[in-house]
Amino acid sequence: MKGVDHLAHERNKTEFDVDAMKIVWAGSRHAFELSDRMARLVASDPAFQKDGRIRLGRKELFKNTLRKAAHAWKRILELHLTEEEAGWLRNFVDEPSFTDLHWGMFVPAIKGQGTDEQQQKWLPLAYKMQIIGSYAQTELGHGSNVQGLETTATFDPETDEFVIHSPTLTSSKWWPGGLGKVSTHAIVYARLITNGQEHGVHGFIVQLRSLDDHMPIPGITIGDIGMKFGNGAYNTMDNGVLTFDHIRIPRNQMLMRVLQVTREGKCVKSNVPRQLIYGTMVFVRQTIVADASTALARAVCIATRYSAVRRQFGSQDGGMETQVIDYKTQQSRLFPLLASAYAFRFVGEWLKWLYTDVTQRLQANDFSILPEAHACTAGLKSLTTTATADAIEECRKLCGGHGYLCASGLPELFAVYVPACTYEGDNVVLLLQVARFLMKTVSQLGSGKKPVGTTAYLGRVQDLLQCCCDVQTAEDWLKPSVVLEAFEARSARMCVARAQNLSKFENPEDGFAELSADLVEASVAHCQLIVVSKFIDKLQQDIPGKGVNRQLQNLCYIYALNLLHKYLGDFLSTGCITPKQASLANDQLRSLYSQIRPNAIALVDAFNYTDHYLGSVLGRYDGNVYPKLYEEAWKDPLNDSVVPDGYHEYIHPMLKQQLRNARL
Ligand SMILES: CCCCCCCCCCCCCCCCCC(=O)SCCNC(=O)CCNC(=O)[C@H](O)C(C)(C)COP(=O)(O)OP(=O)(O)OC[C@H]1O[C@@H](n2cnc3c(N)ncnc32)[C@H](O)[C@@H]1OP(=O)(O)O
Ligand SMILES: Cc1cc2nc3c(=O)[nH]c(=O)nc-3n(C[C@H](O)[C@H](O)[C@H](O)COP(=O)(O)OP(=O)(O)OC[C@H]3O[C@@H](n4cnc5c(N)ncnc54)[C@H](O)[C@@H]3O)c2cc1C
Repeated sequence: MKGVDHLAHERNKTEFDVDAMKIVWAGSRHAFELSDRMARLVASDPAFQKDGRIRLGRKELFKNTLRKAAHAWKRILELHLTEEEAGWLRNFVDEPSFTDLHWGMFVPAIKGQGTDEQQQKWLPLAYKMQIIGSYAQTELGHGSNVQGLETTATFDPETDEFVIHSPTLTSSKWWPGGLGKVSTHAIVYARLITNGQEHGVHGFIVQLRSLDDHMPIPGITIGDIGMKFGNGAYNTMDNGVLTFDHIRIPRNQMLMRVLQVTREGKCVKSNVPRQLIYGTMVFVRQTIVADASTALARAVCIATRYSAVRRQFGSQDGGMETQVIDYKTQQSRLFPLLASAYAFRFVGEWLKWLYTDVTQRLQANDFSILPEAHACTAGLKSLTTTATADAIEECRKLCGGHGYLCASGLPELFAVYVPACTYEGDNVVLLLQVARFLMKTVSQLGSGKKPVGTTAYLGRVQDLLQCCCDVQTAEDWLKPSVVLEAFEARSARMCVARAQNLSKFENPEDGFAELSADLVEASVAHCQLIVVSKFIDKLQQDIPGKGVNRQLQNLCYIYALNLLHKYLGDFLSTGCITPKQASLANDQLRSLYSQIRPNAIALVDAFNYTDHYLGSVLGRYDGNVYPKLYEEAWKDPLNDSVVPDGYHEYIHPMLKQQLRNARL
């Protein structure tokens, strides 16, 4: 780093090997080296600079995004980057664009739901970007309720084609990213109708625009749905509206891995479960969990560095004021977020492993683990995105007034991030899916079916209903078994109580609807247990590097004990712990904050974010905040002239008028 390091005194306090922690954060030395190389490549390329993005009008902003995406593709080809490297490069360009949907959903949908033949035909085109795809599922009238989609795909046996049609206004496709202005093709989800019979919702590859002049195919109406929340932010994306007027596509453009439609229009089921049609969502939800830790780490990095730079109060003798990071209130708000970033990183790593395992099993026709994979991806997507969106806003507040400036990077980060709570499944709707899975698991306990995976603890439900926490000192809260048992007991007791309440209803669906708010709470408890247990698992691994494991332990207990404090009502009302034990947990939490404090800057340095990627004056690596903030203010177009435009029309006459009135 060039120049003076205003945070050097902080970095000198570090008690662990930061380089080793960088590898733990990245997941492996390979991942670290690769992401580091791509981050620097992007940061050093002027074509990828982000300054002033928030001040651009929509058209300029969008064109700028197209330029960056084209430049990124050029660099990917010139440097012969692998798929993995290209993914990192796009990530560090840090601008939502049609390529996210092309690589993140269109390609995976074909891979997951297409037959071998379909993959052979479409994937090479997509890989070379000779076609650009989006994922058109949501409609104006329905997003969460996928079975309620209205677009139809009716088989015409005479021509061997499907007729794709939007029968109502509410059936207009609405929201798909990349659709509005760019995509040439889309996976369109529609109700399959053959021989006058409905066969549920399926995916179809539909060409939307000419590959010669980009005009919509006749019968297709297509455009952008308009500005979204925040400046810059997600407005780089062309979320689109699309309607079909009897568009014809060949039969072999229905994705047929789950269900085949024959030449005669007969439906033939494969041995793959129907739920695989939802497979792309499972894949993306899993990537969203990993992305949550990245976004959260960005906000925390900014807030932590700035909290060490910022000083307020505390100087009685004319000396330095107190760094705001030294206030216990600041620590109690900031350090749990730092701990959450690490916690989500590790649960994201585990979820990726689970997803890979499920994919391999599916290939071997083992579908047994699919419900667990669905519940974990849905629940963890919901838990981590809700926590991250809230945390970004908390980081803004932690930075005081300056956090509200766009130069802090936090407003744009919040605006870009917050739709993650909605897309890929509304977070409450997803927790209800987890609740169904949990209630089913509890209801099967009596039948001798042993729960496995993340619900294995429910197999010990009798013990967990009776166990008493044996914490007697604050240090007892640093035992993994004690923390795990408290979280397991809380979750098990909440699940059983909800199941008992459900059983009082004659119609289980009525009961589920009536108790849904309580059920969601049980899902949250279960998902928090998963995160805590995966963090504890991580600590059992042999992690190299001086002091690294110690820091991770501190973060793990901060994550768990802060949750215990925040959800104390659950822990106390289910009788898992006593008020005295809760108070000891709090004592331990305060002590952990003190232990983390000297390492806080190094723990965010371990994220290895470049200043380009952070895009924040407050979060600069060198901590040189004030001169840069001052410099930044003068870049605002309002400061182009000393006297503003509009002075002569509006301010001057008003002042003159007041002057005249005063004279009267
Ligand atoms: C290398 C380069 C890579 C680059 C990568 C770059 C990464 C990019 C990342 C992408 C960027 C993100 C950009 C944003 C994109 C947003 C895209 C979208 O929003 S798109 C739009 C996203 N839209 C949404 O997310 C919509 C949300 N809605 C839904 O998902 C569903 O409609 C529903 C689940 C809520 C209900 O469905 P319904 O059919 O009414 O279901 P029932 O309740 O009746 O359950 C029936 C049975 O099915 C079961 N099951 C259910 N789901 C699944 C599953 N996935 N699986 C398995 N099973 C599942 C369920 O458990 C039950 O089982 P059982 O009890 O019978 O045993
Ligand atoms: C930025 C962004 C990008 C997107 N990109 C795409 C894309 O590329 N492709 C695509 O197909 N879609 C996309 N979407 C759409 C997205 O997937 C949907 O918005 C999402 O699935 C939520 O559905 P909805 O809008 O119908 O919400 P709704 O279901 O209408 O939710 C409204 C409210 O109702 C509640 N609710 C709904 N159902 C229930 C229930 N059963 N029980 C209790 N409460 C309920 C919800 O919790 C919420 O509070 C995108 C959305 C956004 C915001």
